[in-house]
Amino acid sequence: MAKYTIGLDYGSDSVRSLIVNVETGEEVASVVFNYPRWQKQEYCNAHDNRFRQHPKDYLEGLEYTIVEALKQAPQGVAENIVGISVDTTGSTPVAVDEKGTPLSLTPGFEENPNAMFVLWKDHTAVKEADEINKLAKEWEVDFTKYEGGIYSSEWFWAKLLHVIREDAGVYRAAYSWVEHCDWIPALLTGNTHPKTLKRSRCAAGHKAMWHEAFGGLPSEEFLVALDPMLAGLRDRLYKDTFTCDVSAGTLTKEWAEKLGLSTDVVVGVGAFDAHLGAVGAEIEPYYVSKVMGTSTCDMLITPMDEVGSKVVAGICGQVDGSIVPGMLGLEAGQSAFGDIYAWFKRVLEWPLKNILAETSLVDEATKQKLLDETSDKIIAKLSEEAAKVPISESGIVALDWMNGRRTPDANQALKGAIAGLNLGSDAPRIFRALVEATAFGSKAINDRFISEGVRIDGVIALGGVAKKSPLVMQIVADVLNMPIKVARSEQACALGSAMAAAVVAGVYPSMAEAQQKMGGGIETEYHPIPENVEKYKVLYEKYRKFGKFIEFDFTA
Ligand SMILES: Nc1ncnc2c1ncn2[C@@H]1O[C@H](COP(=O)(O)OP(=O)(O)O)[C@@H](O)[C@H]1O
Ligand SMILES: O=C(CO)[C@@H](O)[C@@H](O)COP(=O)(O)O
Repeated sequence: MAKYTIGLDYGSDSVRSLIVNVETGEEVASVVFNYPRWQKQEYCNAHDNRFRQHPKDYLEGLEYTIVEALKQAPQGVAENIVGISVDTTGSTPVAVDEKGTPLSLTPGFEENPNAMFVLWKDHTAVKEADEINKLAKEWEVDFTKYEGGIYSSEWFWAKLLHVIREDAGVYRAAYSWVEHCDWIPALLTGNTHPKTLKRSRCAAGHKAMWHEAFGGLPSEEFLVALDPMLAGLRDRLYKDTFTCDVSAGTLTKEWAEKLGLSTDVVVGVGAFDAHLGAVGAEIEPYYVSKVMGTSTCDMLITPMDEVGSKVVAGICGQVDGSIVPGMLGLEAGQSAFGDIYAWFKRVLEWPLKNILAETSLVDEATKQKLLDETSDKIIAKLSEEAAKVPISESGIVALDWMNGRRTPDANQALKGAIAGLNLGSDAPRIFRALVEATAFGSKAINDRFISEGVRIDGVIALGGVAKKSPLVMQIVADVLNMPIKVARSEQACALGSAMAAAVVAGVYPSMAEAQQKMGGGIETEYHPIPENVEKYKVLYEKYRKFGKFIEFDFTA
């Protein structure tokens, strides 16, 4: 019988397990689990940009999705699973005790958000990121230089420093800190001790200022100068990091029994969702793999010697082997993309949730149906109507910084804005301007790569928005003035993990071969429309001008 691997993909809202035939790439089963506590936004406060996730959400999802996917799969598949690899969002770190257990799973910390995973989009650490940037520029070595030269509040050190300053209990109890993508493989293989568990090169290099040239993490002196509270922590973290083609070990007896798998199953070192998504979408050198969902991650690979020691300013980093082992991985992205459409939808839903929800004109069941149906259709209907609005007709220009700006040049304190409104600015016109703003944010990233000397030959898109929205995709193609291929797989991140698992389990010698055998190819391609390209060149200049005003001249 054929061999199979499992790709376990932890997204922002849900986790999915995908079982893939390693010879044909056939996806034989997949199950999704929405995080229950997160769905209720427990431990979060959007107003303060605080987004925390409970490890129980991850654990319940791990067991449920694998067990259910194995039930769905044809008979005999479970016995022939040879590997599991894991991708997660990031930087999503958690404080752990000496055994590597997240503090929120230990007595006294169960309900403490500071003892939970600090989700990538949590921006509570803006002040700490500023301090890191200031010190880095004064220090003899700029430890931020391989992370675009600007450290972000979305990343490891800023987050942990913020939490330990805020919470003395967590500070005292935290032996070390672990990324979500490192904790799951550690747990499955039983190697959870913070000093021995295998750490992902991808997470360490892009988010924790780890680089071979620095001998690992930033120096103890730098960290202590940042805050004496960090003294000693470096020694309780790690020196070595590993790419996703390396084994983290095999399943423990306990997990093998829980999941219904053998203890021979090899577990791969983890990586971030976007990075393995790029692998699943069959990333190739000089093609931007654009993961378009809640946020965007724009991933590029180049041969190691091509960019060499040159540093690319203003991106989320350049790391040896962070996407495809053996190649230089470059990452950029937008902190909100589909999340901006989701925000506008929530604004429009307000009267539904606050007026219609209280009406006695219809019975409860009908009311709920009306609410659900309207809510489900808002973005699709807006898209339909927005597609009819001619480019530039509305005069509205928007900025895509509703969740800050990840790149180019991280500044998470920035906010979104909409200009050019008049009394005729209706919902579809505003929506179209928001879509254009997200496309302009993408262009700013492409332009930065190009101006920094990184070649771009094309774009491969994946993620929910790439699949669901021809309107967004056409506008992005027009604004970038580049064709965009959309990857066929519905679950590119999980597929990328399944490919990595096939390499880790020894089925293929390299990621390139796993991609070739297991890849799903391209589903569709969007081509720029020359007439639109010209109009968008003019609008993009307005976006840039408006951006400069909001960034430098406007104070709320
Ligand atoms: N028809 C649509 N057009 C454009 N965007 C959409 C549409 N439907 C959903 N979205 C957006 O897709 C995003 C979710 O993308 P997805 O890739 O599924 O999730 P994630 O980023 O969490 O992995 C949401 O932010 C939502 O606003
Ligand atoms: O920032 C990264 C990876 O570096 C992502 O994990 C983060 O943007 C989350 O991605 P999603 O939008 O949830 O797919």
